[in-house]
Amino acid sequence: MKYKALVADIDGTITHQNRRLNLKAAEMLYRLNDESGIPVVLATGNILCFSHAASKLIGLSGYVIAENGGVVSEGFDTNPYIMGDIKECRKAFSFLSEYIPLTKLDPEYRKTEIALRRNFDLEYAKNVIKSGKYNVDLIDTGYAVHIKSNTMNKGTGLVKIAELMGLNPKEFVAIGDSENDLEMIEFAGIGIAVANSDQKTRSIADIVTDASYGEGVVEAIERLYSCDWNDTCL
Ligand SMILES: O=C(O)COP(=O)(O)O
Ligand SMILES: [Mg+2]
Repeated sequence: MKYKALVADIDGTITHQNRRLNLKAAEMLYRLNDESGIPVVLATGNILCFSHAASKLIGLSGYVIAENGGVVSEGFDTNPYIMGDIKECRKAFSFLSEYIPLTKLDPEYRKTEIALRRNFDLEYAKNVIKSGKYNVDLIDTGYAVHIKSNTMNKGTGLVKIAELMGLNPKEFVAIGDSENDLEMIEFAGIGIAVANSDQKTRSIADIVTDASYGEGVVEAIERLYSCDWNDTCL
């Protein structure tokens, strides 16, 4: 077996379009982790407690990359690794707020980055941020816009979690749907985009599934099983 673990994005990937968990994908991830000995990591822009709850409810082991790589956890009862620094994001947020009214999402729980409601002109905001020369990225997941440090992402989170699991990132299959998944898809041994993914994510992925959202995850995992977790027949 070339691939020994799987890292999956949450929103837009293992869900339906409206963020409801795709139960077929969840069942497949559970079996993969519990019966086939392929550990499953969840990677999301969402906060640590949400990610842990998702992992627990699917029946996984608590390996999560939260806040777009800012927070990495190797279990439910362990101290998380804080990989990012929120200070630069706060400065960028204050600067951007002078130009655009912004609504923060769950700020009381975020340790390393700032998530915003998607109710403003993103291209304009990106230009404003660029003019301020902050070391941050503004990224749109399709569900929220994030102000995050430009030195951390789900790819750097994958490098950390792979180290904690005694694996190489190239032994991972990564699956996602949007620009916050790009580095994770690149750093993994094989990167998969579900069919609903944005153009850039589709273009850097090794494989784009025929099916969208959670159905795409089911398709990808079935294809991997049929290749015995190698990429020879994909
Ligand atoms: O928190 C978001 O913006 C969406 O998160 P995702 O990384 O699970 O798609
Ligand atoms: Mg997503």
